Amino acid sequence: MSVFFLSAPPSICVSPLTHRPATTITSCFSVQTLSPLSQSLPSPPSSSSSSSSSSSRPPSSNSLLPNPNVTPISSSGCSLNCPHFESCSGCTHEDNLHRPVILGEATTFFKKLGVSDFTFDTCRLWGWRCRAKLAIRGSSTDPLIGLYQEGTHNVVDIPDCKAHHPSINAAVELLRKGIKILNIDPYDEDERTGYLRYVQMAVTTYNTSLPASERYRSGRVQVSLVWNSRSETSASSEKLSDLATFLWRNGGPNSKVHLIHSVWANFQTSTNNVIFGNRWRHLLGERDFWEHVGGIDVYLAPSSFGQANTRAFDSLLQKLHRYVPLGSSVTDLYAGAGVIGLSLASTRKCRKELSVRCVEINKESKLAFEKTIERLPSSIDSNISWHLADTSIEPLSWLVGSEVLVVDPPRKGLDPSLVSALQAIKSAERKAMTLESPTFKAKDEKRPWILRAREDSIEIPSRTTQEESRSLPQTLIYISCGWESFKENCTALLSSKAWHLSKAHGFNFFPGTQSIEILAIFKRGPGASVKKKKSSKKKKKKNKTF
Ligand SMILES: C[S@@+](CC[C@H](N)C(=O)[O-])C[C@H]1O[C@@H](n2cnc3c(N)ncnc32)[C@H](O)[C@@H]1O
Repeated sequence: MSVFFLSAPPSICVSPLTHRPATTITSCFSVQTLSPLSQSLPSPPSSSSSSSSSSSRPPSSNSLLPNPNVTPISSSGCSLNCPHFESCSGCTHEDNLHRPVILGEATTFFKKLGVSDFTFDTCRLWGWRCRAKLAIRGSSTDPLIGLYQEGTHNVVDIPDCKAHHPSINAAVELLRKGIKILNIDPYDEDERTGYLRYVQMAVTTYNTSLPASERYRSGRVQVSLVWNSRSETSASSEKLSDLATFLWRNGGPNSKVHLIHSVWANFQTSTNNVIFGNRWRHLLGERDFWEHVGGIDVYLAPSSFGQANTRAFDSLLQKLHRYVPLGSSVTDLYAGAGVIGLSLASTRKCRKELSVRCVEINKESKLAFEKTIERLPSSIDSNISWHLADTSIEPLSWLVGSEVLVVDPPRKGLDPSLVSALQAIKSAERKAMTLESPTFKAKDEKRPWILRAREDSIEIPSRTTQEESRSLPQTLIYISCGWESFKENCTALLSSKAWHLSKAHGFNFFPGTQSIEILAIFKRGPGASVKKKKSSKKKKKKNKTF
């Protein structure tokens, strides 16, 4: 089996100036999979598609705006052109992929809060999804591999999906072929019969044997087959093994195009909608899966959280680094495998006074954190730790001792208890400074959830002794994938006057959808605008008395 792609030159599109609110500079790159006409993969997009600037300033040198070497194309060149649009629930917008509908609202929202230089990076518009979970239904002769139709459990087959990395599309076709040839029955939800329920495909674009410019398009796929049985010892395991071998023989290192990185099995028999069961088995290929983001090598297990749009995430991390002062102590809440915290520890922030603490609720991320640590430069001399804990329980205990707080919650936003702790941070600071305050005395700790978190934590102490700090964060970096919850959290934080908004950036993490990723920087205190208002009120009062 060979996998072919039509070579497509990278297209660069620039949103017409007239349509832009006071915000944006956009850049986009196409990586499209087409029919099997040529064996070459699509041309490489640039490694960084990020650029930003305030509309009032001239574009910076890496801006793609009025660059004479770049041919601006109309926004119609930024269309999805996907035959599955409307039947598949993945994309909600066909046109203007570079400008999600929500962008106008976001710009106005931030402007009202005093941030008039909100920027937006469009990143890659097609072929951006490096991680996909797809349902498998239908029959062995006509398998359907794709997403559910909106509001139903009918699976829409999506070959050549425009959002998927080309290697995912190619791996899906290989899987389809295997299902047919080996007569593998997809799962039947009504009858609870059949074998193959879902597949997760994750692409690694980190192949250092290739020139950097070729790595993205030559990404290899970690395939996780979700199998309807309790374990690998069940009666159907031979079929599973045959399917894995088929994928490896036809997509592994000895095939024409080395497409498959590895094959895993996950065993799931539950009748609910949860995709994965608890049991994972590595079947073939490399066990370790590495990606390179935020300046570090990151290990990802198939069971742990991974960003779908790796390149856009990398752009976001590069921007985020700018807002962390050298030598800061950082707490990374909702940390997953600690990618954000560790990238801060390794790149430009690696001073010995620094400490990085990551807090995550999913135990599956622990291994990924440990592996990632192994590849950090040995020159790093920081206290680095990862804690298996629920942020919502006593959130203040995680804030003490850090100058910068990074939060990257799920779509539903921050836990209410964390919002409350951040709103009341000033009074908490006064308590923290009181030496006898029991809340912050580590050795007398009795609370079971804190003790449990300690047991499950990983601590890499610094080689130099450090003074214990009782400081509370002066900077809050909020990464959001849920616009509605972000607005709510942001409004709550600002209304407390404990924080003000200093900067905001948007990233096109999910082109074709309503979503945008936000990177917002909050600083302590009410901010200049509130102070100004107060002082002008005072002046008015004074004038009245005279
Ligand atoms: C959007 S992901 C971000 C992960 C990580 N920052 C990254 O980029 O790889 C949100 C993470 O928060 C974790 N999470 C959800 N609720 C949590 C809670 N109450 N306490 C700690 N972590 C939580 C999830 O397991 C998930 O890994």
